[in-house]
Amino acid sequence: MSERIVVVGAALLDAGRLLAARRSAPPELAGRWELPGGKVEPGETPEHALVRELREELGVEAEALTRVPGEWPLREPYVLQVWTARLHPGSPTPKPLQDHDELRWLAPDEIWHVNWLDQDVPAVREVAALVGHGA
Ligand SMILES: Nc1nc2c([nH]c(=O)n2[C@H]2C[C@H](O)[C@@H](COP(=O)(O)OP(=O)(O)OP(=O)(O)O)O2)c(=O)[nH]1
Repeated sequence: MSERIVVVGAALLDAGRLLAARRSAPPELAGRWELPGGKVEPGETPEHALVRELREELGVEAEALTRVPGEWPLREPYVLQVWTARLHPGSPTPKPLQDHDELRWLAPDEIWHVNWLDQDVPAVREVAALVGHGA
């Protein structure tokens, strides 16, 4: 059996809004919305991977806050784990530098206005419950 590899997703929150990112690749995922993040590298903590991925993908300085309970299967061997996160004061605003072509800050009543990746829906539901976004 192959080892599972953790993909860390950031529930990046700012003023009660959640950041959603639209993937630009690969073709089977393009156009669908996800939590920004990526694969945890060998020897790296998920929290560190989250900070690194947000820097690379969005050009922001951020920190991981708390783990959202749960773990969601992606295409084998990947599993999705999610942390809430916040921007550091003075961080640049997020830009879709890599992997994404559009970003949206979703207010609580907008959380289901984007077409989340199917495999992200249970994770987003959990985030919504945790942070009081309307489910
Ligand atoms: N970041 C992220 N990836 C997700 C989510 N849902 C989901 O199925 N995925 C998939 C897409 C990719 O196949 C994989 C993560 O790959 P990635 O391309 O974001 O990660 P990465 O930056 O480390 O990738 P790489 O280009 O270095 O290989 O997990 C999600 O909410 N966030």
